[in-house]
Order: sequence, then C-alpha cells, then structure tokens
Amino acid sequence: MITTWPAPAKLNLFLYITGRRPDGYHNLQTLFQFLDYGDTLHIEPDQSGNISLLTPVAGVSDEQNLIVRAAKLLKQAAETSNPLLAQAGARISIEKTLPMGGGLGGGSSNAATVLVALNYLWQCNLTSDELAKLGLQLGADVPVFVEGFAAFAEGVGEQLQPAQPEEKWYLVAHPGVSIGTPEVFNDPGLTRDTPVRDLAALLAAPFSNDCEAVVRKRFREVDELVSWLLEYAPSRLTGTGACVFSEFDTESAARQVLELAPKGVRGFVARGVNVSPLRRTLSERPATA
Ligand SMILES: C[C@@](CO)(OP(=O)(O)O)[C@H](O)COP(=O)(O)OP(=O)(O)OC[C@H]1O[C@@H](n2ccc(N)nc2=O)[C@H](O)[C@@H]1O
Ligand SMILES: Nc1ncnc2c1ncn2[C@@H]1O[C@H](COP(=O)(O)OP(=O)(O)O)[C@@H](O)[C@H]1O
Repeated sequence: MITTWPAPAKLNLFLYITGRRPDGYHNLQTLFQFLDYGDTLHIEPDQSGNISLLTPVAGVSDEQNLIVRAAKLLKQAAETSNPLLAQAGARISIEKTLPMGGGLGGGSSNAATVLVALNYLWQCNLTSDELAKLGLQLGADVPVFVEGFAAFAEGVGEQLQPAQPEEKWYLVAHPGVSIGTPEVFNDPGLTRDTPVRDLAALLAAPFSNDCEAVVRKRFREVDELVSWLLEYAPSRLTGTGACVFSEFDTESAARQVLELAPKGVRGFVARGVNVSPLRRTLSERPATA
C-alpha cells in the first residue's frame, strides 16, 4: 500500500555561532520552528530487499540522495537486532516543493521523514531518540525533524530542548540563488564568537542570524531582498540562506506583501508550527502499520 508523509520546512528563528570545534564544525545556538509547508513523500514498503527512488531529484545522484541514504541507514541499523529486515524494501517518490540550498532544511527533512516512516512501516521499533541519533550521521539538522517539536538547539544543532515560540505567519522569499552550507561556514568574515547565553536571555533579545552579514555581502540578491522586506516587516535569513523570511500576525498581511514581490523573487506564505506535520501524521496513524 502506498502511504503519504509530509517533509516540512524549518526556519531558524534566530541563529548564533558561538565557536568552532577542532573538527571544523561550528557550535550554534538556534531556535527551530517548522512550517506547515514542504515536500511530500510517497512510500510503498515491500519485501524486495531494495530501496528505489522513483523520482530522481535534479542534480543529486540516487546514492547521494538523503532519501536513499536514510532508508539504507535505517535498514542496516535495524537488521542487526532483527535479521528478518534483510527482506525489507521500499519504493519511494517525492513531490519536491522546497528549494535546495534554501536554508529551509529540505534534504534533512526528507531524510527524517524516511527514517520515521520506514521505522513505522517496517516495524523496526526504534525510539525517536534512536532515530535522531542515526539521523545525525546524515546531517546536523536531521534530529530536530525526527523529533518533530519546535526546539532550542545547541551543539551542532543536535542538543535539543523543546520550545514554544509564537506561531506566526511567514512570508518566505527565495532570491533565486542557491547557497551551500559549507561555503558560508568557511567564510573568513563569519562571526564565530557570539557569547553563549541562556534561552531566557536569547528570547528577550531581538532575534538575528550570525550568517546574515556574510551572506548579504557575498550575494547581492539576498542583500536586496532583505532590504526590500524590511520595509514591511521584521525579516531575516534562515539557516545559511538563501531564503529570507518576514513575520506577520495574519495570513492576509503576509499575502499582501508577497503580491508586491519584485521580479525574480519566488515566495510562499506559511504558518509557523511547533508540532511538525510529520509528528502529527504519525500520531494519526494506527499504532502498528
Ligand atoms: C546551520 C544550519 C542551520 O539550520 O544551516 P542550513 O543548512 O539549514 O542552512 C544547519 O545546522 C546545517 O545543517 P546541515 O545542512 O544538516 O549541515 P551538514 O550537512 O551537517 O553540514 C554541512 C557542512 O556545513 C558545515 N557546518 C554545518 C553545521 C555546523 N554546525 N557547523 C558547520 O561548520 C560543515 O562544513 C559541514 O561539512
Ligand atoms: N532529498 C534531497 N533533497 C534536497 N537536497 C538533497 C537531497 N538529498 C541530498 N541533497 C543535497 O543536500 C543539499 C542541501 O539541500 P537542502 O537541505 O535542501 O538545503 P539547506 O540545507 O540549505 O536547507 C543539496 O544541495 C543537495 O546536494
């Protein structure tokens, strides 16, 4: 039977870089919230022993695709305690809506959805925390998508504590450029020494993103988009970009600004949600597949 699962986007409502680890990764303090908007995966479990992706993603080979890598990783991990899972297979297709390299976490969200969905469909019985730990091998953002609650994150993004930011409406705008995460983290001009603060202090201060200055400097398109949006609402970069978001109290206020968007700017309006659409979908399914 084909089953359908959401892979939502995330926003980094704030993002501060507090240091660089010996392995080159950066320590962060960031506030994640999900959007009620994203990709959709269709997954048909079978007994073929194979993982097939029926809809290749442009520019990403199947071996590199986080969808396929997540399915193989789960199968390998679950087989060690249940050899019957050697027969487990799946046919997966994706309706890709989220821009790649957009700072919306699309690839990480795809991986998390595959982990959560196949854990359910194959009845692997891994806990969310075990799945999140597996997911971290695929990307720093995967654990928050697996757990599925809005969270304050530290470490490289894997130390999570639940948070309840206000669920605002967002206009998310894409300036038409793709930005690789490593490109931003390798920039010599990046602020890497923001002092560590506790969550209460961070919530009380104006929210900002330490990546924004270098991204605006490197990409004129992002710089112009932020300047334009700031005329209407509080606006900033998500993750390492390229997307920029503006916050509004109502959907109609966000839509009014989207209608005025300059040529070349694509965008959408979505609600911020503290329980991810993936978690909601899972909780609505029968206890066993
Ligand atoms: C910084 C964030 C904020 O959400 O940016 P976005 O990618 O969403 O824009 C994420 O944590 C990114 O997570 P993710 O996209 O999964 O990154 P990964 O694949 O783990 O790492 C890609 C590369 O970025 C750098 N990197 C990533 C995360 C981190 N905390 N420090 C780093 O220095 C490393 O060079 C790494 O090789
Ligand atoms: N299923 C997938 N969807 C999107 N990107 C993927 C996927 N699998 C691997 N990738 C790779 O991950 C990179 C980051 O993509 P994405 O997560 O969408 O951006 P970001 O981390 O900026 O939010 C892409 O440029 C692509 O090379």
